[in-house]
Amino acid sequence: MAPLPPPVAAVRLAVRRALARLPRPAGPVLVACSGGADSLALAAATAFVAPRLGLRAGLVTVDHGLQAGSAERATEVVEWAAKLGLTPAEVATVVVAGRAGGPEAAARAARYEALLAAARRHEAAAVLLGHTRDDQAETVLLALARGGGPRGLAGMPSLRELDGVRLLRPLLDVSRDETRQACAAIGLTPWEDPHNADPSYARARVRSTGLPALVEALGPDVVDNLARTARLVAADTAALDSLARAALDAARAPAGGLRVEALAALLPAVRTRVLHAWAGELGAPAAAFSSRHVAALDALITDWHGQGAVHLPAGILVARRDGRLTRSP
Ligand SMILES: Nc1ncnc2c1ncn2[C@@H]1O[C@H](COP(=O)(O)OP(=O)(O)OP(=O)(O)O)[C@@H](O)[C@H]1O
Repeated sequence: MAPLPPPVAAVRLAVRRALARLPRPAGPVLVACSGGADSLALAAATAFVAPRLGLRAGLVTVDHGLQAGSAERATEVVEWAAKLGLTPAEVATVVVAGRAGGPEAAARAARYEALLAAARRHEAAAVLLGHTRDDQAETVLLALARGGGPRGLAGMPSLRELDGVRLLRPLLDVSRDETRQACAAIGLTPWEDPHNADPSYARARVRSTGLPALVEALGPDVVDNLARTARLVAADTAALDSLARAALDAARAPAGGLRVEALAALLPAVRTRVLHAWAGELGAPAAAFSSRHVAALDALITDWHGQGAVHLPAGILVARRDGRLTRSP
């Protein structure tokens, strides 16, 4: 028997590690496959590994309907998947037009909606996404450049729950080169998403020029090191988040709101997280809640001079009264 090409082995091992963590008994795992090299290699590896772990595996490809030939591409992907034994193997067609945000964000929102719906319909144990180590490095670099703070620097988690659906990213330790080589080794021709090379997208510019420039200046370890930074920061962030959850509960006042005395005793890194979480409970949308809002709330605690209520997004007002932060009517 011919030896297994190392990139194929690397992708299979990564998938095996991720699937082995799933609690049992488990429903099918669904690979989210665009037809690109990363998710194609992921689907092929999952079709091999899942049955050996006693799991069923299927595939969903989303047709955004944004490019000529997208429906044909989607059909090709599911036909290939069905031959590989992936069940279900289905196309989810979505309508991107008319959604909020830019075209990239709208397509992404539509895609995730469709993937979550498919996961619920099939009672899937997890949806598998094909993000690689290179995607992680790009994410960290973008977050760094945009001042994203620790949450941004933590990058994409390998496991996360979104609206009750488990999302797994088994390939975060596998390079994009390896997924391409794995596809080539098993005779697959990946689809090249034209958006990935479109310089009007910041991520495409990071991919085509930003990261290669850093690699040229600092050496090839940059990609690995950026991805490792994400892992380290994610661990610290998770620890701080857990301290903040406990601190939020401990600061709750019986009459409602949060006790200023308890908040003032917290470390600033924990306090800002408590304020973030509490503002979320009050209904402030996370995307609109900025560091300016946190600073204003923090000033009610640490720089109190009788100032007025703080305005948060969604028309929420928070004031300090009788030693408590409370929502004003
Ligand atoms: N059309 C699609 N159908 C199914 N899955 C897809 C599709 N496009 C992307 N995905 C999934 O998402 C992964 C990441 O793709 P890509 O990097 O293009 O998207 P992204 O917008 O960066 O994703 P995210 O928003 O999750 O960061 C792919 O490896 C694949 O698992």
